[in-house]
Amino acid sequence: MKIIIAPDSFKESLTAQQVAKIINKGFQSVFKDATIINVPMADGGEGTVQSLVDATSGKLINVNVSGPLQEKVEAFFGLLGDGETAVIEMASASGLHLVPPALRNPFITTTIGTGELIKRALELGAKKIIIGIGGSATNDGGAGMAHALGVKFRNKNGEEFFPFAHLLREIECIDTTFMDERLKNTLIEVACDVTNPLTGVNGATFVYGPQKGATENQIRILDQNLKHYGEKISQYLMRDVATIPGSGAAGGLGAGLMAFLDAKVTKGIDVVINLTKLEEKVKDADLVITGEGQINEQTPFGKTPVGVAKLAKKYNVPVIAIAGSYVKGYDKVYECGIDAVFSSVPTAMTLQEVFENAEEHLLETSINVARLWSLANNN
Ligand SMILES: Nc1ncnc2c1ncn2[C@@H]1O[C@H](COP(=O)(O)OP(=O)(O)OP(=O)(O)O)[C@@H](O)[C@H]1O
Ligand SMILES: O=C(O)[C@H](O)CO
Repeated sequence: MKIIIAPDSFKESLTAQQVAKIINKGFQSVFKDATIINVPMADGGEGTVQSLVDATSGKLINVNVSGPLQEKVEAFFGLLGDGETAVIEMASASGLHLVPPALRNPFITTTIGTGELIKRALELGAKKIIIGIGGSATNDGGAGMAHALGVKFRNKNGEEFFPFAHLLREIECIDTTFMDERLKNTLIEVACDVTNPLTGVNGATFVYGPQKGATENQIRILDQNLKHYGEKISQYLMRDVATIPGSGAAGGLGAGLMAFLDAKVTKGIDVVINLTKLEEKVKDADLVITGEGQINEQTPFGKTPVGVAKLAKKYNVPVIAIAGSYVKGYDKVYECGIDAVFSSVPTAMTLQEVFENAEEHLLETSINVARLWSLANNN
């Protein structure tokens, strides 16, 4: 019997690698002779770097960068086992969680730290950089990131200025002459968490500005500024990125990455499936176990369990999801290749108790699921 364990992390309680190890232990206790392979997964969201570092025996690199308000923050990225692929979560340098609610002001928050992470990855020899974007504190269209990589923004007097979001309308000319040369030989892939365009009612500012602290007046200005920025990008970089789905992700960082770094937008889960070579492993498996912290009605939209299940179904492999928990709407995953869903919370308890006992609960549930699977298969 060959069993593949390919879960996402349980946010706030267990990394994907921990989840996989615990489920493995549960199954191994019932299927003593089975080949059980762990493949920690992710979907481009929080935890992607950790999962891919674990899955490829890579390493985490800590870097001091400028945070959203240009304060010093310790961010990180992953250098994967191949030594050539770097994985970045923009939120580690420019995320909303780094700014206390009282200080949230997208006029002045910047993606410069994300650019500094990219620069560090280049210094370490990365030939391919995967960037998960979302959860940002910023609305600067990725101009701060571009600045960190050598792009110069000039006003109508030819003076260079720092591209704060509230100043983007001052851009007269974008000069890429001094951009980091190494980027020319580097493949950039972006995993966006949303498909919004850069501007307009469905754009970066109107939809995600309020959660970053933008007032109504700021929203109007920031949206106009991004519109101007998109036009200047078309003029100077010959790329129309403003309407591409995902250009409005992370306050327009999607647009900036496509424009300045020629980034290809991909689904996070597909990037991870590729890097972990999951398909090869799943092909001849008898069972796939996946999971995430909570299975809900968002799970069918690009989340790990459904990505894994769709792949397994190509080869008719049964798929069981062991989740931390599940809530209303979770049953939509039955139409997406998942055959059964189990929650690992055994009884009513507080969230604190859930987190404190996460390992034990998951192990018990895994043993029970394994016993059921054994019964069903006459083992
Ligand atoms: N051990 C656990 N047992 C039960 N529920 C858990 C456990 N760990 C996390 N959760 C629940 O899962 C929620 C997080 O869900 P999940 O890990 O799927 O992240 P998410 O926000 O959907 O991630 P993303 O959007 O990045 O894919 C937590 O808020 C918590 O309610
Ligand atoms: O960062 C943001 O703006 C949201 O997560 C959407 O990408």
